[in-house]
Amino acid sequence: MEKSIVLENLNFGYDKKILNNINLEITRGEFIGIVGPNGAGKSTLLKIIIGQLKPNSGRVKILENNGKDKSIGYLKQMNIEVGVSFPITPLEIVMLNLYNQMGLMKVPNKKIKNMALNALSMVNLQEKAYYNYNNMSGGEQQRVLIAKELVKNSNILIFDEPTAGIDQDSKELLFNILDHLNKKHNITIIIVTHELEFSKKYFNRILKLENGELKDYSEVNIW
Ligand SMILES: Nc1ncnc2c1ncn2[C@@H]1O[C@H](COP(=O)(O)OP(=O)(O)OP(=O)(O)O)[C@@H](O)[C@H]1O
Repeated sequence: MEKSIVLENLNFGYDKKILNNINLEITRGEFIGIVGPNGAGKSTLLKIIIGQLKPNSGRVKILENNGKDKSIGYLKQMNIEVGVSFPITPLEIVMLNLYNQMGLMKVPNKKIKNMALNALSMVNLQEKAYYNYNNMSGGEQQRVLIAKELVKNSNILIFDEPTAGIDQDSKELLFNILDHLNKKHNITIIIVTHELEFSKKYFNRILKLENGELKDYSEVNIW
């Protein structure tokens, strides 16, 4: 089995210790749910995996590249709350991310646009490509932000509570899209969630972070 992410003896603390000797191997194409009490360090762990925070000791290895860009698609907590103060369309949001990554003048506009439209179609939003993002529902906004990550051709997606604040139908749609991306495109997905009852059927593996330790929670939880 091809490894995707390996965490080795990770330790991290702000003023007090948060992660205590975490070891984890994630296989390519896994769909992982991470649960745990408030303040356990779930967001901190994700930030260490994406390289936003450096561990005090230990290593993070990202092994997937496969000719693709090595970037990880990451959605931080509470994106929906962060409004945009000017009118912008989903297409522009996704295109801007591509320009950011590829450099403004290097790629023809038409190609960028097609790549962005393709990413929006992967989250069922091709018909709303020209809407005003600010007038879209929380669930739709969340899907735009996922398209923004998908367009970078990442084969790892890491989302911190992506269903917080969106209605039940949007949650189902969001998870069905993620399920499709996981199964059909073999994208490795890690999701932090407080909504395990709803989401557990999608995960291959559930991990619980508590008291600095990360433990397999799949069996305990499912029955
Ligand atoms: N930048 C920071 N500086 C100092 N302490 C921090 C910082 N960020 C988080 N913490 C603390 O570290 C602990 C873990 O925070 P983290 O956000 O990782 O937890 P979490 O499990 O994601 O919580 P929640 O489920 O509430 O989102 C908390 O006690 C938090 O207050």
